[in-house]
Amino acid sequence: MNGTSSGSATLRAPAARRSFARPVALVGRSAAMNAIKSVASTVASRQCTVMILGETGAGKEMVARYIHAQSDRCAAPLIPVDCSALSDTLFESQMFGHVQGAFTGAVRESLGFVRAADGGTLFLDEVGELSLPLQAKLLRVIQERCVTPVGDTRPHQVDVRIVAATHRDLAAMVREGTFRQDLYFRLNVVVTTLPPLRERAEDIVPLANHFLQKQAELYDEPMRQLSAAAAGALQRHHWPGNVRELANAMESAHVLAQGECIELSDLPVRLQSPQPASAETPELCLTELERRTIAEALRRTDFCKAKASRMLGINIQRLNRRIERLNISTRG
Ligand SMILES: Nc1ncnc2c1ncn2[C@@H]1O[C@H](COP(=O)(O)OP(=O)(O)OP(=O)(O)O)[C@@H](O)[C@H]1O
Repeated sequence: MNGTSSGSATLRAPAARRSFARPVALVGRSAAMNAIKSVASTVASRQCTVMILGETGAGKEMVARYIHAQSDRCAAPLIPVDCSALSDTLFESQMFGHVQGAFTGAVRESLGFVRAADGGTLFLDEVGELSLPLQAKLLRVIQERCVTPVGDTRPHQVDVRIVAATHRDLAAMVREGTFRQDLYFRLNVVVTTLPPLRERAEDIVPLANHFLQKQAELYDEPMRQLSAAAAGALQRHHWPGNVRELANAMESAHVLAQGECIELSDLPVRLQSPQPASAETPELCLTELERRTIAEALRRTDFCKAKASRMLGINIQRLNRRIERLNISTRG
């Protein structure tokens, strides 16, 4: 995910308010995408919390940005918060900010995510990754809409819309006791589900063209068209990595294509032959794809994590967590 206001997991709030009103091109014409666009217009003038459910890479942050851009709040920022990067010890300062000198290293005042989003949208990504103690603290913010920066005595009232996202089954987590029920109900006000890309086939070619157009603009080159064979292969693929996998495939196809068209042979090899009906569950496929993609990015960058994280379009903390979770070797 690419946070435009501040970078998705950066822990620094923007110093000054700018105008963030920018159109967001949410590509897709499936029934699911139309339903999401209709939710965005329904909630545009309201403060209500929106929960976005969907697999990794399906476009949850993109939808959050679209909802924000359509809303009355679009002149204020959308502040993305990667909940999996929030730390138990620094939560207050990360979320509520601090005054200068509040603790060693607090050399200047920080707004924190919540106040940085005042008047706009606070996007809580990966909300299912929050530990139970942090869930309790977040619940208080949502209920009171009021924060007290570390080292300050005065509470600050804030006007934020909360949009949360997760790939997890929060209801199951509530049953297991790993997610607070009261927070679950607070977040689940308007719920919108983004189906995986393989379940909205009519979005695949428009999205592929959108990414090819972006590549063409980036390199100031003419846009390459998809050949019928290439378009057919895209339609048949299972897309375990969802829209992010498609974006990466179009980036490499644009670079590799020699002619005016993207041919079947320009696509990544795994897309070129029809896939056998998989006995694996999508979760297994997705994990394996993630492991291979990260291992390949590390290999191509001589195991430089900073370069690999840029190549993958994620921040280095997220890369580190995935390396640890997937037990990937970080040595050549
Ligand atoms: N409908 C869409 N139109 C245009 N671009 C899209 C769309 N959906 C997703 N994308 C692009 O695909 C990429 C992945 O999307 P995004 O980061 O929103 O997914 P995500 O579900 O939030 O991922 P994660 O679960 O890893 O946080 C981004 O580059 C995003 O811009």
